[in-house]
Amino acid sequence: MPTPHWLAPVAPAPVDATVSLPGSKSMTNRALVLAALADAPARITRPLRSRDTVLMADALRALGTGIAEDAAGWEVRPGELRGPAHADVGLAGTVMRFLPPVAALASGEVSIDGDPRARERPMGPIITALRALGARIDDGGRGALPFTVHGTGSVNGGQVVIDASGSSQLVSGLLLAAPRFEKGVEVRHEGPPVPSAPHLAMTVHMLRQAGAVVETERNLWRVAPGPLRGGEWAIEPDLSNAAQFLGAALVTGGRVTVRDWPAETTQPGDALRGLLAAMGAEVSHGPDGLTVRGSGAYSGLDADLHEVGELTPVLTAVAALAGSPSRLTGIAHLRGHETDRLAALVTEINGLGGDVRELPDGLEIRPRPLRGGVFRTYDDHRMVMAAAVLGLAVTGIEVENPGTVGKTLPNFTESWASMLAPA
Ligand SMILES: O=C(O)C1=C[C@@H](OP(=O)(O)O)[C@@H](O)[C@H](O)C1
Ligand SMILES: C=C(OP(=O)(O)O)C(=O)O
Repeated sequence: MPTPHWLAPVAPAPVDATVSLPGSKSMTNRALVLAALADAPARITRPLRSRDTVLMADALRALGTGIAEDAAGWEVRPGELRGPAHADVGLAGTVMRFLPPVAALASGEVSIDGDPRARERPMGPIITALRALGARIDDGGRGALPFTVHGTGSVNGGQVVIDASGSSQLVSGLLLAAPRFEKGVEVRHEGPPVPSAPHLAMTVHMLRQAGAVVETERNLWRVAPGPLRGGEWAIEPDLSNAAQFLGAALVTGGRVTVRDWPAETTQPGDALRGLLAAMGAEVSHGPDGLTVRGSGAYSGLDADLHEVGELTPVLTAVAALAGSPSRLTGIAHLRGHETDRLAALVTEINGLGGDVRELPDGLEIRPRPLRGGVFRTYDDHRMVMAAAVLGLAVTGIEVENPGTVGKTLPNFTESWASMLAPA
């Protein structure tokens, strides 16, 4: 259900805040899948509890996994995977790409569907790959959601070629379940470059943490068959969701610290340090976390965001308020995200008087004075975050359906307000 419009607050003064962020969506949903496929129980501490991760937990429960919640996290008890079951993927890329390979391991039918827009997101390559690996899938010839996986309790596995230029998740999904395939898997990508390299590194890293044997070469990933262990998964804060908070320091000429920033991570949000520094931020990492300071003036950004595409909406908003133009490239695949993000950003920012132009693979942003108005969000959490950044400097931005931010960041409007409250 759409929520009432939210008037994005103008920053009354330069921000001066320290924020704690909920856990990473990408790590939480990988941990849930690996825990469900393990041969012993696992504990997931500081998981993200949001629409995307609750959908993943519910889908795994429907297949027979025990997942109990307490204040500290989730206790996962692997069970025999079985249908008949129905899984709702919502609009979660991680659920729609990571779940079908797990469903293929179940015995019985598993029907899978999601939001209307989920039916338009790229799924064909993973359906074709799963069939080549031995799964039976009835998609009515659409190559998209909805479809039914007719599981026999095992998947043969082996070698497969896939074009994953539309989404790195098409590869990650195959790899995460592969230790449980009879022959494991060897996935070779052929086509234009795969986006989101850090997310692929995260998949490989977490598989290895769970005890899987994984080898990688350029555009090739090999996972050996073998058991996955349970144990403990400690989820890092979601660094992509740090973008709007750190961006606020730049936009308002203030200071924001994000607590518990890991010293080493596979999360793409870590790239914010270099990207915001390139725009003129002072960035430091210490015991308190990652601190970004702005001076009040900053420049635009010329960057290839192919590896960190999910940072684009917020960086575009920051860029729209910068002192010079920006050019963000390498992100044609964002047309297949929660919405066509390139079109949505152009339409909504230009609707406020901005000058954003679509490139074949990105955006060109020329800062202009903006005015208030309704900012549509297209069921895209990151459009809400982008609008919040614009609202720091522009009076009267009314954000349509702000509740959609709950895809990855419930309570966002509250944490945004407390960031802006005087210390
Ligand atoms: O594997 C993951 O957790 C993700 C991979 C990326 O997907 P794409 O490669 O489709 O951009 C990213 O944008 C998404 O938010 C999360
Ligand atoms: C692209 C994103 O999500 P999804 O996991 O649904 O692909 C995102 O969070 O920016």
